[in-house]
Amino acid sequence: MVKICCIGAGYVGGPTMAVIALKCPSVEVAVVDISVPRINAWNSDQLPIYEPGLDAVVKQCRGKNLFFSTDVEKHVCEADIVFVSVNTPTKTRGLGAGKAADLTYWESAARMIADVSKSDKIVVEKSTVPVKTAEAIEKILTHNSKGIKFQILSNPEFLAEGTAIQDLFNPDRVLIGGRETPEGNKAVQALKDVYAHWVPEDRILTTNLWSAELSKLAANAFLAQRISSVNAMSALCEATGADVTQVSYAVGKDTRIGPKFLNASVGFGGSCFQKDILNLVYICECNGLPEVAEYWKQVIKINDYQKNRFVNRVVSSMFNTVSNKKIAILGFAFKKDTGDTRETPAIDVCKGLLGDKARLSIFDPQVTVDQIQRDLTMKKFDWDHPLHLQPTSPTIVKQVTCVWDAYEATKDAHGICILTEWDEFKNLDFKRIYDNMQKPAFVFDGRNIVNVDQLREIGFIVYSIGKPLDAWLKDMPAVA
Ligand SMILES: NC(=O)c1ccc[n+]([C@@H]2O[C@H](COP(=O)([O-])OP(=O)(O)OC[C@H]3O[C@@H](n4cnc5c(N)ncnc54)[C@H](O)[C@@H]3O)[C@@H](O)[C@H]2O)c1
Ligand SMILES: O=c1ccn([C@@H]2O[C@H](COP(=O)(O)OP(=O)(O)O[C@H]3O[C@H](CO)[C@@H](O)[C@H](O)[C@H]3O)[C@@H](O)[C@H]2O)c(=O)[nH]1
Repeated sequence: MVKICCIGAGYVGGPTMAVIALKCPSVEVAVVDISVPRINAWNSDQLPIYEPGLDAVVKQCRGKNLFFSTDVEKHVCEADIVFVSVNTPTKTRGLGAGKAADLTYWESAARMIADVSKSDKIVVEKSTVPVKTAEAIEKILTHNSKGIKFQILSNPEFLAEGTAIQDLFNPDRVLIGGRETPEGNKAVQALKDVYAHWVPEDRILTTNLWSAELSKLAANAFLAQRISSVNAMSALCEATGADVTQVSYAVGKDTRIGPKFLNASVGFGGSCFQKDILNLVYICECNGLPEVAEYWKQVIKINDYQKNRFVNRVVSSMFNTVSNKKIAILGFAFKKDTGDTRETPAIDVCKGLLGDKARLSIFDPQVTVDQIQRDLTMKKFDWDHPLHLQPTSPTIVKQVTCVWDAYEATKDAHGICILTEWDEFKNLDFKRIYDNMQKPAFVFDGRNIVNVDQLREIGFIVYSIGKPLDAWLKDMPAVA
């Protein structure tokens, strides 16, 4: 029986291994982590992450061929294939601070693998890493190997949160990069055999190591670039009376461009896009390509501009001050169908409004009060370290309350900011909400989910990203 061990029981390690276990009954899968609470949660009825469909998959395999454990060394020692899916945060200090990937956790995992191994192993990079990381990992493993042979593969993950199970069941592609040697090819084939249990052969792509590593960064950069492109257009739409939804529909009808990933928004969030682009920028700079670095940096600059622009719209519409005004924040997660708040645009928007002394009442169906308070007090990039190594929040932000109902959040509020596109927000009783708000009552839709005409008919002053402006907003300065 093939034994797989995955180091890192997070958003990637957990769902990916659960699906491998489900699709490959003949493979034994152990997911290990240094975080005891995380592993306890994986072994309980309350999984540590919210992901549609995940519960059912885990319940079907857990205790049969899927195990969650903190006994990292034992499971690594017994495995034939070791996936490494640990954090690769942005460095906060030293060389490359604010851009380069921090490979501390990866390196410590690699050293541990070398220390405990008693048989040959395939080591798979599942974390997103800088191109050429495999070379460094190879050096660590071979220098400490005591004669044991390791083959390194790059097998980046392309799942998106909220649709992780769907994406894993039916991936556009699985990418496997390996050394172009007989041993390398054999290792690639062994991993291919695992995925071939459910992924059609023509969707399993094999490349050299560096292409696989770089393809992951490139794919995320291209995706984020589409969002920044449409968000840049949204500013021009507001200035000209065009409607960004109509523009992106018309643009996306071109089969060379395609319709997906063209929704204007308050900005992209999530643990990957910003981190991976910063990493790409750093690699370009290190390779003497400042123009290429500058090109990709612009994707992040436009994203920051979009978040600032949104805050400025809110403040300038409300007589240029939100001081002591109650603003309801609907949605805090970085997208719908996840409780994940890493790099969510809601953090920057809330901080911007708090900077103007607003009082915030926040509701998100999947995010806890504790998480919101931590996010609003944590330093940039601190979120991407294992939980027990993150600083605990020194303070509570007093002007913030968190509630468990959209009607409660909006009661007596002056304005509403919709920051996550949860389906339930589309069906709210906006007449009831309007009746219970201060007047004039404002809605700022950062996700373009409300029916602008209906809301205006109720009496709201509505701002919706990239849509023709309400007469109220036309003369308000809102350039970031
Ligand atoms: N979240 C996503 O949607 C996604 C998608 C594709 C790729 N990725 C990449 O996958 C990697 C992991 O991301 P994630 O979202 O799963 O992160 P995560 O923080 O949810 O999980 C990482 C886990 O690794 C554990 N860990 C860290 N060092 C360890 C060690 N030495 N031994 C054992 N466990 C250790 C942590 O405790 C944590 O539970 C990152 O490189 C990320 O860029 C993430
Ligand atoms: O048209 C769009 C599409 C997305 N977003 C926003 O972009 C962010 C990222 O969304 P999405 O890509 O769906 O979620 P992630 O889980 O961050 O997934 C991305 O990052 C992962 C980690 O690397 C990759 O594996 C995935 O392929 C890649 O889509 C979210 O804030 C979305 O709201 C928009 O604003 N407009």
